[in-house]
Amino acid sequence: MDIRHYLDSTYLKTAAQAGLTEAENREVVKKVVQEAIDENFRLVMVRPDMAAMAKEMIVAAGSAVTVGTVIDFPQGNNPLESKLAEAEAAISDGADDLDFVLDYEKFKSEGGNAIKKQVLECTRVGLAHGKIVKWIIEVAALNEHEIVQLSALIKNVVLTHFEESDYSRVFVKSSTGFYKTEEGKPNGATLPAIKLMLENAFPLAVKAAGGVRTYDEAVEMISLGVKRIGTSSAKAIAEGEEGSGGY
Ligand SMILES: O=C[C@H](O)COP(=O)(O)O
Repeated sequence: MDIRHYLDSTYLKTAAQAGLTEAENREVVKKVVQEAIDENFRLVMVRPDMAAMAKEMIVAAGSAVTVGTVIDFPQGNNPLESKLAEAEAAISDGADDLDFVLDYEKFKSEGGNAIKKQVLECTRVGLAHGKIVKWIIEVAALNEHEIVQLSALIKNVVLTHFEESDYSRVFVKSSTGFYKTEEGKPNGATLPAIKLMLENAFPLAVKAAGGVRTYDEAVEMISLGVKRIGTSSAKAIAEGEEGSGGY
């Protein structure tokens, strides 16, 4: 197994979050994209305003690396129309994967029926354009029951409305990596959460993202059935080292 084929190398910091100027942050993104090309990672994941540049670099290099971007990141609480508009823009910019943040707060306060439409409509747009669609459920904000419910809800929407050949193009993804938890609590993928997602989202795919730092952690998740690892430590993981979670 070549772990690089599972790695979505991720850089999602804004310039302000990175403590850089816009121009400096753009240079970091270029470095991350070039690294993904050199390492032949499965995908490079960047903010929407960097997706077109990433795609251009990859096409110019004749590389098979794909480009992903996040939609309604990191809170997922904008209206459906806004999610759809962001998705259309990302598609025009050449994104191959659309990682939508689900409105998990709405789900928590209003229940599953309140978010079914966004899952259906956004998934429909992505799949209609031949894209891969991922739903970030933000496991750190959910209890176990909610992780089970949301994984099953996304699965049921897909199984009810789309063809069997589409199932592998829809993922349930654990985390944005940006959720603020109490001191000491993990804000990303944990093994128990990933197991619940795998059990309840099948036959949809699962992406583990947020806090994955080592080769061993990544391999363990892949051996359980995870199809992608989203990480800002992709190079370290590929080299069998422990990453520090940043560039
Ligand atoms: O979607 C991916 C996450 O942002 C990656 O999280 P990380 O920075 O903790 O590796």
